[in-house]
Amino acid sequence: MTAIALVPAAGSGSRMGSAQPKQYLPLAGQPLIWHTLSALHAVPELERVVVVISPDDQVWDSHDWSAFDRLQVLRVGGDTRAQSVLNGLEALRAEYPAASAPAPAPARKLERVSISISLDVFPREATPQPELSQDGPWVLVHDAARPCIDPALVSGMIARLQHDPVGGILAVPVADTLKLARPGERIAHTQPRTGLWQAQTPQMFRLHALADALAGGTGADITDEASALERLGHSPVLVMGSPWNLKVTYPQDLRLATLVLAAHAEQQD
Ligand SMILES: Nc1ccn([C@@H]2O[C@H](COP(=O)(O)OP(=O)(O)OP(=O)(O)O)[C@@H](O)[C@H]2O)c(=O)n1
Ligand SMILES: C[C@](O)(CO)[C@H](O)COP(=O)(O)O
Repeated sequence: MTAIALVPAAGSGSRMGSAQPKQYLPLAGQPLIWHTLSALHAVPELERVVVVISPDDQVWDSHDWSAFDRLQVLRVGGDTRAQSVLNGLEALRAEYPAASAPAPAPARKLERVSISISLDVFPREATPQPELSQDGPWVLVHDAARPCIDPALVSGMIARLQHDPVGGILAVPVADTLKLARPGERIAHTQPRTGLWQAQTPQMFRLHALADALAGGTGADITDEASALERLGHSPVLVMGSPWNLKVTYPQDLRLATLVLAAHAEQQD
């Protein structure tokens, strides 16, 4: 079973408000992304760790990445996270050509309804979804901005999903009560939270299936890989993640990430 990690690292970190992109900010003595790459290199099932950086990235080459023996860097970052991921996938496709064209969507079966006139108006069952290509390696897309990922969680995810026809994501159930805000930062109402999960990364899908899904559009509605598969009607698996697998987004997240990395280090001692 071949699995490749794809690490989108071409963002500008605007919510962090730092002078340099947040993936290079110092964290526990290394650039933030160093910890992400280190964790992924501790996953034996990953054959390669491919980092997607901006074509204009001025920082990457100033660091020493020689400790990472499975690392490949692609300067194909795009204007959005989804576009950066798709650009990276397209580069990988050239190495892993699809064995077959994706199967066409099966014809919709319509149910005949007897009324004063008879029309084929309702599909008998949920529209069957187009087969997902099973070609190519599994790709685990993991945010550079999630440096505290536990390698054991990634190995467990691969074991859980490697025979799944769709793939899946790390996620955690929502634990807090959710409020919808109205203008003026006052509560409009409480959002029902039953069944709600917070998506994390890695998100694990077959190379061609994911590239085909993202090629369908990388607009603002596609904020993770799973949403592109959902758009096709698929239902990726939810694999339990960890609250420690935070995405470093705001300045205060750096302190929390420092504490989590220290806790991980204590566990290993
Ligand atoms: N055009 C982009 C935007 C984001 N990312 C990456 O996607 C991950 C998650 O995105 P986010 O946390 O939003 O990072 P930024 O886009 O840099 O942050 P912001 O939205 O605050 O600008 C990050 O590792 C980021 O580097 C990317 O590869 N290409
Ligand atoms: C992919 C992700 O980390 C899942 O929660 C999240 O959608 C990334 O969002 P961002 O705004 O691009 O950081």
